[in-house]
Parts: sequence; structure tokens; C-alpha cells
Amino acid sequence: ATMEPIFSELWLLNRSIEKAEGDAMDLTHASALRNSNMTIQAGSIEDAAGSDVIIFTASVPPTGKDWKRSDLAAGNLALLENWLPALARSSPDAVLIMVSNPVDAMTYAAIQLTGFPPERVIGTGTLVDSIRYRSLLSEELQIHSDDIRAYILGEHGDDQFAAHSVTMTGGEKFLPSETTRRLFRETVNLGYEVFNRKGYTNYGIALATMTIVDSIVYDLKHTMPISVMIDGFLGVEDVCLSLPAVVGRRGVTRILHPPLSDEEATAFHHCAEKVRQTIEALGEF
Ligand SMILES: NC(=O)c1ccc[n+]([C@@H]2O[C@H](COP(=O)([O-])OP(=O)(O)OC[C@H]3O[C@@H](n4cnc5c(N)ncnc54)[C@H](O)[C@@H]3O)[C@@H](O)[C@H]2O)c1
Repeated sequence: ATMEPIFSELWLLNRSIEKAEGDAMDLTHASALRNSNMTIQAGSIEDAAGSDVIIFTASVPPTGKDWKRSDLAAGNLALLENWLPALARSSPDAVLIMVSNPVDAMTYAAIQLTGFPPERVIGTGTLVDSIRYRSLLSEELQIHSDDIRAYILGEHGDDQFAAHSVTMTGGEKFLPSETTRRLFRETVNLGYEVFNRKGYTNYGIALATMTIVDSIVYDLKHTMPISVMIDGFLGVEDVCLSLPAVVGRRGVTRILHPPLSDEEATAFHHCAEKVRQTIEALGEF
């Protein structure tokens, strides 16, 4: 969001105003080379009042070598509790994009803490996993990744699954094969693989978030796998998980219901149980 001149104003909020100011200055200098009149400033919740889009990325750091995204749940819930009610009061019509992990449980918590209608709260969910999978398939098939309709669905975590039965390009279905399964197994670990090498992931998630922002700001109504409040699909509700959904100016305008195989439906139910457990372990909020 910071390098695309898509907003008129971009406000950076951080517990450390100095860090936010440093980023705002650096980005403002960089944008001198862009065809941009977007202003980039550091400030407070009040400064950013009336925002159209809120992107939440604050997070406690992971600890230990074999950390899981769900380990961040309690620490990040405290950050959400600290920031979101006030952000929601000062920007009551915003669409909120949740990036912080574990993103599905945090998206659910954000709906409760903002009081926003669920369609105005979007988790980046498995969008980043789906682009990773598409990029592996693209390399294997020698077809541009943008032409490959392949979805990783469920939780943005270890129990995500590839919706092999609805993967297609040019109208041709890819039946699940040893190759698609192998590439999916690689996909699940790619986030950790990048993290283990550089200590964080940023380019993939930044562009995934920008894809959501673009679809909101320009009301593009693109379909993408994102974390949404599940609307009774396969009997699942009251939990956030990724399904393909249509994104426009007011947030999610439609959640799609792909015809999953029995095996995929079981995986979806499993993800629902797992994310629900994470949410329940957080207690009242
Ligand atoms: N959804 C995804 O696909 C995806 C991908 C990458 C990262 N993430 C998640 O995004 C989050 C951020 O990742 P990162 O690599 O940018 O982490 P980071 O540690 O670099 O950044 C965290 C930021 O949060 C700020 N912060 C900490 N406590 C705060 C508080 N009390 N109030 C306000 N700000 C506070 C820190 O100052 C820092 O700027 C993590 O939870 C990470 O797991 C999600």
C-alpha cells in the first residue's frame, strides 16, 4: 500500500511514533520518484479519522524455533483490543483488512471488537498461499500464474488444503495428481521456508494485501480466496476461514461456494474446528 499511489492520504500508526515517522519520511522520499500525490504521514488514531480502509499489521514477535502462527493468538488479541475499538469509532465506515496472525482467529476477533458488519472485515487468509501455489503450478505447467484458477482454502495455517477438484485453466480441469499434491505440500511450508531464511515475509503478503485494497478502492469485484465470516457453507458458520469471495468498495459482496470433493469438505470442516478452538482458547473479548 505504501508504494502504490492509490490513496489520497496514507497514515502510519505504530506504538512507536518515531518508527512510524521514520517509515513515513523514507516512503515520502521514495515516492518522489513515483507519479504520486499521495501524502504519507505518521500519526494517531484521531489523525487517521474517517479512513476508508484500515490495514492491521501490528503483531507480537514469534518466539522459539518451531513457532506456529497460532502461538501469536493471545498476544495479538491484546493488540487488537488495544487498537480496534478506537479505530472503529474514529473510522466507522472503513473496510478493515486483517493481516496479523493467526489471521483467521484475528479476523473473527476484529469483527467482534469493531462491531463492523462481517462483510467489512477481510482477512488476507489463504490469498498468499494461493499465489504461492499458483506460482509453483505456473512453473510446472508453463502457463502464466494469473491464468491458473487454483485455490488454497480453509485456514491460513498448517491445515489449509488445495481445492484440487475446482482447479482449472482455460476451462480444463486439473485432476489431482502426484504433481499437484507434491506442489501443494511444498506450498504449505513456503511461508515458514521464507521466514526461516530472512526472518520475516513481506513481498508476497504486501502484494496480496494490495490486491485486496485495489479491489476495494476501484470497486473491481475481483474474486479471491480471503478469510471471511463463513455463511453456513457446508453447515459451517460463526468462524472465519478462506473461501473465494468477491471484493468491492463496501468489502465482501459475495462469498462463493465451490463444489468441493468429499475429501476437501472434510478438510474444510477440520479447519473450522481448529480455528474455532483457537478462538475459544482466547476466552471472552
Ligand atoms: N496473513 C499473512 O499471510 C501474513 C504474512 C506475513 C506476516 N503476517 C503477520 O503479520 C504480522 C506482522 O508481521 P511483520 O513481519 O510485519 O512483523 P514485525 O514484527 O516486523 O512488525 C510488527 C509491528 O507491530 C508493531 N507493534 C508491536 N506492538 C504494538 C502495539 N502494541 N501497538 C502498535 N504496534 C505494535 C511493531 O512496532 C512492528 O512495527 C505478524 O502477525 C505476521 O505473522 C501475516
